[in-house]
Amino acid sequence: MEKVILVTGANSGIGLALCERLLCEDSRLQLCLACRNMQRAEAARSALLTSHPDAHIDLLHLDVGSVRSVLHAAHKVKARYNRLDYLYLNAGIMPNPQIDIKAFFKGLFSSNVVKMFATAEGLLTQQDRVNKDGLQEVFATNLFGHFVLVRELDSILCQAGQTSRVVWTSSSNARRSAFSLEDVQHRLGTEPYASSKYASDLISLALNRHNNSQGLYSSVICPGLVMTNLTYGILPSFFWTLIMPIMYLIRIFTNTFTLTPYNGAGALHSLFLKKPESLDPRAKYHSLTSGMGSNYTQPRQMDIDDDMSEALYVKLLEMEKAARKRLKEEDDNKQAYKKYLNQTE
Ligand SMILES: NC(=O)C1=CN([C@@H]2O[C@H](COP(=O)(O)OP(=O)(O)OC[C@H]3O[C@@H](n4cnc5c(N)ncnc54)[C@H](OP(=O)(O)O)[C@@H]3O)[C@@H](O)[C@H]2O)C=CC1
Ligand SMILES: CC(C)=CCC[C@@H](C)[C@H]1CC[C@H]2C3=C(CC[C@]12C)[C@@]1(C)CCC(=O)C[C@@H]1CC3
Repeated sequence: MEKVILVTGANSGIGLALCERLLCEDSRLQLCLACRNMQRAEAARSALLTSHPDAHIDLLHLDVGSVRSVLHAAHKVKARYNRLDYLYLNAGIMPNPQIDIKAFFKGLFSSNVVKMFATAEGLLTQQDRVNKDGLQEVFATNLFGHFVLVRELDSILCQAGQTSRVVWTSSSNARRSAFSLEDVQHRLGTEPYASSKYASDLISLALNRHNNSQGLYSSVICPGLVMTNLTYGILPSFFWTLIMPIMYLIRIFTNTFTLTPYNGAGALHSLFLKKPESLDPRAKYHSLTSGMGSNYTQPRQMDIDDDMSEALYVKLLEMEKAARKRLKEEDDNKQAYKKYLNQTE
């Protein structure tokens, strides 16, 4: 049977470019585009079918920021497929981003300028909000929903005699100092994005510790700075167009300016081709692009440790348990109310 690959956030940007690259690699793959907006998902499927008319592309409704939707989607996946070879955890948000202009100009004339362009450290803040599950939206979308998805799909990910892969789209913006075990959702800070991406780095390490023996391998990638809906939300598109020549110039000094979704998906694609046993669980695989435009992948060690990753893993398990309990209570109450209505009719 052909490999089954599920990609979250597959309807645009890096996720869609990954699907295109995977189909160029092997058009017989069974691709499942897991998206929250089915209209955009349909459009993505049509675009992929234009270049790969015989491709097997399914759609799956998944709002990764909602635990109920994650459980429902996982149920459907298990009913549809009896194996899952690759699970790309790519959906992500950065709501209400704000650039610190003063810090930008200060950084421009400091020795840290290359690092600033590569990681956006000290430049970027976001305004988060609480979602329907009572969780911080950035944490819920970028990390927790994906964590629950992996856990819920473990019966088809961890099968005897075969290996499966989970790949997180992290970021160079992930930073230890933006994350706290006392505030894993980043309720109190202004860098929920950096915190959620650092948390995904930690969780990938924990998943390897807990699941390698069952044949499940987790990896983390960084796509570099890519022009997508996410980056167009940071600055208006006319501004990006205006500074595009400068961006190509900066690329000579920092190979992290991958710019196109195709180049950004390079590391995701290269992990598809690598043997799981050859992967370094402590490395982040970076999509890079040289000044001349050539696209390559390079592993770089992450600033993570086992104790912290285990502590976060345990916290997420507790949060998952609480979320499941709350949903069960909601369902029970709905059932009881229905029964009451039937009795009073
Ligand atoms: N662009 C960049 O420079 C970088 C991006 N990244 C990461 O790459 C990943 C892909 O982002 P990118 O391609 O840039 O941006 P896009 O905004 O183009 O893609 C994000 C995708 O995630 C989906 N998504 C968002 N929220 C949810 C949700 N609740 N449920 C399901 N899907 C959801 C979006 O769907 P919809 O269309 O419905 O919004 C979209 O398909 C993200 O994780 C991002 O953090 C990391 C480093 C740099
Ligand atoms: C002249 C010029 C290029 C100005 C742009 C300044 C900033 C808007 C960018 C500099 C570094 C960028 C960056 C990101 C967003 C845009 C910048 C802050 C990300 C945070 C986008 C999402 C990520 O996951 C990582 C990126 C790191 C670099």
